[in-house]
Amino acid sequence: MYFSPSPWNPHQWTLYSAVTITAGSLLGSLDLFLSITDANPNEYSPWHDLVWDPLSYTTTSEENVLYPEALWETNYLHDILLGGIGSLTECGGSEYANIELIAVPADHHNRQGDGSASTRQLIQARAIRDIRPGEVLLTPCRANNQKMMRLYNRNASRTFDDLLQQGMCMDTVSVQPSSIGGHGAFSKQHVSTGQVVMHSPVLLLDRSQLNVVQQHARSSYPTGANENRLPQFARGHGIQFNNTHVRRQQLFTNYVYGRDDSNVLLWPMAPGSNFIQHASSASHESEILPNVGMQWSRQYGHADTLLASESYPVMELLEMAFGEDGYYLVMEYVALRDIKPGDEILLDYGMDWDAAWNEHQQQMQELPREAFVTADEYKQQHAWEPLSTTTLPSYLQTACHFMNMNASEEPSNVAIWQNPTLSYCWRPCDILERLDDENLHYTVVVHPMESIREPSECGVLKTAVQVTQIPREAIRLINRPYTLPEYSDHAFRHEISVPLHGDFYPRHWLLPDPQPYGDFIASPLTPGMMAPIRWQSSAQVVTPWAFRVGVPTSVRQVLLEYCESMGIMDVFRHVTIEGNALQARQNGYLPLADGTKWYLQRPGPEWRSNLHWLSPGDEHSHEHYLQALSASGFDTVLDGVGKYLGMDGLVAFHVTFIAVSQSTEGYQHHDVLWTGAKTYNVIVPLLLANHTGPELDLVEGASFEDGFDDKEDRIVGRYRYEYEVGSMMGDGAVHATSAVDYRRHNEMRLAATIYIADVNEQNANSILKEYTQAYPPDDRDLLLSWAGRHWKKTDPSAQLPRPSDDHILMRRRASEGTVMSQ
Ligand SMILES: C[S@@+](CC[C@H](N)C(=O)[O-])C[C@H]1O[C@@H](n2cnc3c(N)ncnc32)[C@H](O)[C@@H]1O
Repeated sequence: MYFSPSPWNPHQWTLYSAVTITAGSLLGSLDLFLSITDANPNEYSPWHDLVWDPLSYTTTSEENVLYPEALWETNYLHDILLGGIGSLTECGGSEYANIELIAVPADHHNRQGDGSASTRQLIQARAIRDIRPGEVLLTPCRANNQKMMRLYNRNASRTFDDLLQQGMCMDTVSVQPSSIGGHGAFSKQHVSTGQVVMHSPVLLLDRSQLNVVQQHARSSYPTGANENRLPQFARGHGIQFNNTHVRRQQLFTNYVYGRDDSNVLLWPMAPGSNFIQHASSASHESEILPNVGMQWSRQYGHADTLLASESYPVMELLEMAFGEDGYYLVMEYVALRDIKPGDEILLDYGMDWDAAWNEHQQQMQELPREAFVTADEYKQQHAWEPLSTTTLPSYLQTACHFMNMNASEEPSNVAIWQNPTLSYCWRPCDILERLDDENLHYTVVVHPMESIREPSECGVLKTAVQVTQIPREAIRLINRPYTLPEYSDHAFRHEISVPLHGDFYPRHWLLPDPQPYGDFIASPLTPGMMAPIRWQSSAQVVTPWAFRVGVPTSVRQVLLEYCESMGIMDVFRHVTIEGNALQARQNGYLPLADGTKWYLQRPGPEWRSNLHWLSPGDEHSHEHYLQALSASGFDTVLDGVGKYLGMDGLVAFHVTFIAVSQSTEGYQHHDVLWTGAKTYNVIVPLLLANHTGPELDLVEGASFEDGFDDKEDRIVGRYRYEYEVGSMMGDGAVHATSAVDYRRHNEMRLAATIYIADVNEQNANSILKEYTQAYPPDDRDLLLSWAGRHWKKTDPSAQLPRPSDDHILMRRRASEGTVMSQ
């Protein structure tokens, strides 16, 4: 097999056979078959393009499932990742496919040394027709790979010489059981010291993309106790939330390369490369020594471009690596000494890995061995038959095949089973009764499925339904979701270390951010005190349209309390930390406490972040937020700004909370323009991440006079947010969210963004143009009537509205027996 430029697009490479293969014969070697939990389809991961959907994959053979039957309920959460051939080949559809991939069942699920507590199986490729030398290898389509779908109706081949000249040989190792444990990679040929044993294209990943995001059953949404919990108010309000949390790392972690001080991870894709095992070079007693090391290939791939690109963090790299230009990296395994055919290939995984493995071994000895069997094993051991009297282990359950035919009607709680074809609508069920009539029928209670990935063809089932006349073949024993060993808290998870010396990982791939304090002067400010933003290097003002302003401590305290008690914090945790981002440009109303109505928005994909806004959705809610601002002491800020900038009056006309946990370079934009320097977005940080560099990119000098056409050439500085300091972005202050990723530490950044303006006849239209929220309405008269509403040069009584007695903050004060000081 050779990996060489695709006949359809020279930027993309694909897999060819260099020899004749007869129908029915096996290709290459065994390879990796990993299940991936994917309950979070709104967050893109590069492996989304590579995975196979266990429900829609079919082969021409008898063994046309890629997944054990007993995992069918949980497989709504799962996709399958296949190493080597399964990732490097293109899709030919049923018409053009010349190979198929067959799962080699393996009961490895709890054995040390395999993937370490996993459902890791193996895969083998087989020719489904005769294949000529030089033919592209094509598999049946993966379910969700659009890129592949475009190619599938063409057949192509290249000459053997062509392949030899341009391609990488992908057949250098075989995968066999290893004396170390699990399977290992064994050399097929003699390799002399210093020669390349194997080239491997790598998939670049961000560490957070290996999180297992767990969905909760809809029925487990908390009720009653805390009326502000998100799932309560999320129901039926236009926004489809999943209810999930990050549980732990995928088994996939054990197959990737990385280092602890970086979020960049690498997955080797060459056939067999995932089976290279560890041998320590440090251990003197060990007779087994590593015989390969790693380096970047300069012959293949784009190491020079990708490693030099100062893109940070890995999200940027991912965009380059998967963009139209098809940049990719190739790793080389180089022989440290002569390797004979049949020698196991061994790499030093590094000291961190060794330490983690030893700790894991120790833990396993101390822990009672978990008595876990798969549903299939249980069935064999206990000759299982569905009976209402059987007590099953907690990790097993019965499932019934049930399509809800009456999905559009009011849910009835009794139904007669009426589905002749058994496909994939398996739902949890309890057996009530077995009728020993001539066909052996059952009466059961079918429960809604936990997964939001439930196929729509199965019909929606919101509540449990009693179903009669279910035949035996529509009942199965399955493993409950999230009970497989791969979800065990004790499963071993550790990446393989890349070389720590030299420049294998360029400096800008490493954490922490190389420039943690940013580029600007952070002088101390008292509440209400203003200062322009200045370069640290020259003390020059960066842009005339941006300022820092001192904010009283109470602003942060009170607004945080407000966010917690209103449920705003829950909303943001849910969409950022817990990984339930809305889709780009999705938005909708959410009712929160005190009869308020809020509007949750995620901007378009050009923002390249999971930033979300939550703003008041109507007048009552807007006033509610303003009252919280008043209680926080924000009037001091208005007074400072008004006086320093010589305003006539000020109104906080557009008030929002904003949160983010991941952003790539960010979208350069201005918040307001052409208002005569009378409007500012005051960003008040409420929660800052502990593990962060600067958060805001600020463009030098941009203003409304010189436009933004040449912004590519502008100098960009990085601003670090501080508590008790607001940053003010005014007319033409071009800025963007810096590239950050807080997900590894489960953190988010939260800020209040308060738009204030000295509104007048001249600037009202320009201000209206920048409205992005549901409230206030696009109404010039209303805006003009608000001029000077919250601060006036000539009238000290103009202030933010005081909270009413029934405001949530006042009720909390009253119940705590304290009087709010204002
Ligand atoms: C890249 S995989 C290697 C292939 C793996 N043996 C399999 O069959 O799937 C890495 C995993 O193999 C196991 N492993 C590799 N080298 C090992 C060693 N020297 N001792 C124990 N386990 C090892 C660990 O479970 C590790 O997480």
